[in-house]
Amino acid sequence: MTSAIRVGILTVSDTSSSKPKADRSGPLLRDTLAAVGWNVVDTAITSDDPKQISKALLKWTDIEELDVIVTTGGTGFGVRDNTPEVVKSLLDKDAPGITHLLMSTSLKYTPFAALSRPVCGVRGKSIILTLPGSPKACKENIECVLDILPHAVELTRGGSGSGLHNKMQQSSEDNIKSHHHHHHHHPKAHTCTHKSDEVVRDSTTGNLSNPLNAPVTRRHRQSPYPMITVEEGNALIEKYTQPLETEIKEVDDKLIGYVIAEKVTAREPVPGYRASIVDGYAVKAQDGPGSYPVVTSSVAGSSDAFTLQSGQISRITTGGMIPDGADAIVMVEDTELQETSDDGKQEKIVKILAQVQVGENVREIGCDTPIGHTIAETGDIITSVGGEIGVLSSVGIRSISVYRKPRVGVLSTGNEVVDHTNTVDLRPGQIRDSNRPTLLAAIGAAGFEAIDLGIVGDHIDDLEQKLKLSLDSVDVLITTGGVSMGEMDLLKPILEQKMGATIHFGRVRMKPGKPTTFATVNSKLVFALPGNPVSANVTFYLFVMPALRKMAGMPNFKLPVMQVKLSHSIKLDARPEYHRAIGKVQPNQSHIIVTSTGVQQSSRILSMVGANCLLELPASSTEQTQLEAGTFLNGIIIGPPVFSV
Ligand SMILES: Nc1nc2c(c(=O)[nH]1)N[C@H]1C(S)=C(S)[C@@H](COP(=O)(O)OP(=O)(O)OC[C@H]3O[C@@H](n4cnc5c(N)ncnc54)[C@H](O)[C@@H]3O)O[C@H]1N2
Ligand code: MOO
Ligand SMILES: [Mg+2]
Repeated sequence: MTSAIRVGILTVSDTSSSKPKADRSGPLLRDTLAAVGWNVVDTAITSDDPKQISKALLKWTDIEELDVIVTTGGTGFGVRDNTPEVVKSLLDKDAPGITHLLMSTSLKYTPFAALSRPVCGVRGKSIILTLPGSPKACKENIECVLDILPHAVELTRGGSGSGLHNKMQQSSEDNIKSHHHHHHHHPKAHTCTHKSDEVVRDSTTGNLSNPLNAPVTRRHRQSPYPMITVEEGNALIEKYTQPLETEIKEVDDKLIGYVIAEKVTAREPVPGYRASIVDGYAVKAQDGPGSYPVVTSSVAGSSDAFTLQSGQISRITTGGMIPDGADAIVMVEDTELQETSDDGKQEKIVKILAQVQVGENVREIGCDTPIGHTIAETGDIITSVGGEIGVLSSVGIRSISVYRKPRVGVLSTGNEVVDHTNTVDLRPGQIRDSNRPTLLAAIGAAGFEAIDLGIVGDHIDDLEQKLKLSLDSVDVLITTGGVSMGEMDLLKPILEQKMGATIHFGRVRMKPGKPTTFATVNSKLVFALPGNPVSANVTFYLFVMPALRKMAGMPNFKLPVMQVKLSHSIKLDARPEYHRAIGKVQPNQSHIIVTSTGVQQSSRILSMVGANCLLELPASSTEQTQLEAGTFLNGIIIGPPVFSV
């Protein structure tokens, strides 16, 4: 227990509401609870009118979020006894055990206790108890729950419920400490903490998200999600992301972008026979210059075996098989024709003009790629430029084991979102879906399989159904929109409460992308990205891309970071910012020079146009509010550099 139990005491009585001095139970409860160190935040008296009772209770549960609310009165069999009914209608959870405890304790004193109808339970973060109206019964009842309530409060506050028993008495001291840690100016400081173990979770479900179907008046007014750093976020993603299984793929153009999952060695040597590098004459080098009979001709592709004797030469083309016995090739340019056949069509005697060395212009067997040579290792990527497909083809490897590439679904959410291909004019309040086409393109360009899941409105059932269906067909699900603080921001509660997802983080200290959410459902990854187009795009590169690369088997799955040089000064934001910039390679400049894409508002997609670099700007501080032109800083490379002359 980190802070004193905050309690409200409500006297429900037609009599007392018109004559407050008549209320003896309220003050008695207040004194009893204050005596054990509880913080009696408020007391009130209402009539037996259900509306009044409910209004008084809701203020304490939903607005002030008191830990415990004790009512006295209105629990009997009288026509005006409404307290149990009102309380019952407000509860999220029943606590029949506490009700039993109250009843069994009272029954020890008098069988008439049976005429009280107590109701106990939890609404939001508040535990509500209904005690009878009589001061004597109130005292007996409250004393019997004094020991157990602190545990209950710790649990409703999201704690583990352990190790608290004796802490209650020092609670006011702890209270000071805990208020020091948090935003002490805020009355509900305990809901916006930074360390995950301090966060208020629903005591039975462990959820942080707003309860679904609850009215807007009951949503969180501070995000319950701890604000983590980008590094912490990526560490969590990394932890839950593993390379996918391997599969056998044929060696062809579709292999590009796959990561090899085995050690590959050359099945065949290249070349597989002794081949000539030039067009000319195969000779024995030691024969030297002079006139020789042309005894055979070897054009590339012919495979006739022949053994050259000293004093003979053999005509040969580039790539032709060199006769046994020959050990060098003389280029045709270094020869003269001396004698033809009778019909003049064949070379008979050719004069060798040049002295060649043994081995000259000869490609020995396996001189390019020896048999058994390691041509690829696990983790090597089949690039479009690197020759991997060529070398595999050359040594006769027809198929190899690779990591499967992730299937990535992209779903837009939002009632206002309209497909960009829709030809109907937008109504006021509507916007075109730019997130989905952008992300599908980025996924495809990175070589992964992108699946268009369309648009879904902000409706609980539609979202649930669409998310469930989508997860069946993808490895990674990307949604955009609906993750911040609005009443239509349903992704987090649906993931937690309908999908059985674990939300690993729901808020990141960064601009753009603060409400970025990462969850897993079984082994599938869900990235619920913010709806703002720039936020969705930037967080895709920062969080999703490395995960996709890791799943695809890439050992270096993080995006490259380079030192870049600012061409102008930049103002720093309160949050660490990922500033979109265009990096250029200029002649006579040893560094990539970066220029901002302009206004960095999260809605301004123009700030992504041409961007190939995300500048890692630190948060502004009193010492540093801007970076000057010429400053070197880290840039995350998201696209190829621009070459300028
Ligand atoms: N009270 C607070 N409000 C907001 C906070 C906050 O902390 N407290 N965070 C802001 C930040 S930062 C961001 S980022 C956004 C994130 O919003 P959501 O993820 O909840 O997204 P939506 O509310 O659904 O939409 C936001 C914005 O983006 C437009 N949008 C949505 N989908 C698309 C799409 N597919 N293509 C183009 N544009 C889209 C949407 O119309 C909204 O304008 O929340 C801030 N609010
Ligand atoms: O973090 Mo939000 O992405 O600034 O707009
Ligand atoms: Mg929103």
